[in-house]
Amino acid sequence: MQPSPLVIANWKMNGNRQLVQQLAKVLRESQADLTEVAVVVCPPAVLLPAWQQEVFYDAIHLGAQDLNEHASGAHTGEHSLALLHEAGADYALIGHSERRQFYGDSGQRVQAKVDAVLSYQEHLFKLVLCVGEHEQERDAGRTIEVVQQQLEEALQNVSAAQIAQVVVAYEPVWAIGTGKTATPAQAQEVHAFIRQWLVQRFGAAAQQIPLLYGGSVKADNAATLFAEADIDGGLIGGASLEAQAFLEICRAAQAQRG
Ligand SMILES: O=C[C@H](O)COP(=O)(O)O
Repeated sequence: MQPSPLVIANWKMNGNRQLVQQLAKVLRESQADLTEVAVVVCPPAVLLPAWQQEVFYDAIHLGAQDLNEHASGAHTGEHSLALLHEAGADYALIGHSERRQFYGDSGQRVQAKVDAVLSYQEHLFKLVLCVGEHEQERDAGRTIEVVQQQLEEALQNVSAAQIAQVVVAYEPVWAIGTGKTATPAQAQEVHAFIRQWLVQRFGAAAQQIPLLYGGSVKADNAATLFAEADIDGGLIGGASLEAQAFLEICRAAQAQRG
């Protein structure tokens, strides 16, 4: 059995209360078409409470774009899991390439955040581990090596029992926000590797881990990407800021399994 389709909106540092209402309205009106797909919205943390008021059915979840691995204390500007939980989140993105590249999230820090989620009130949060290569790494034929290293480092303390809380998002850095989508074949090749690595490391239960593709997914390319055997949905940036485009992407995920 394949994992259930999952589509995640990552608003990054965009959006406002008006967009919360717009997207919530579109999703609410279309819920009958989205019975098979789980939808997670990761707005800026300050908009989580606004989303919390709009969450209307079980298939919609809220997620944090990042978290601090400490439980509390002197960490100005940061958000603990407890704060994020109180604001309605039960998913957390970890290791997004923008955090790795611009905000100092080393492999070690990513690992600490993974461990924090998995040791926080058992099974409460799901984590979405983002991995992916830079363009020069792809050009040098190092894509699989880079992705493997990111997986090994981030998941080194994770047990087979905890793997059900994990989602992996493959996001080639060169495809993020550039309009240069990986071809379905390029994405599938890396997803197949990730699936095989997870199964080898965690056993058959890893077959059920959703593997998402992210990087310039749009309404017009989502269906061909999601048609690939190991692509179970998407992590959507720019197109998640347009309610209709995001809905079409959710519909494309649903259509693969509907
Ligand atoms: O988290 C989302 C990804 O970084 C993809 O962003 P994008 O859809 O704007 O390329």
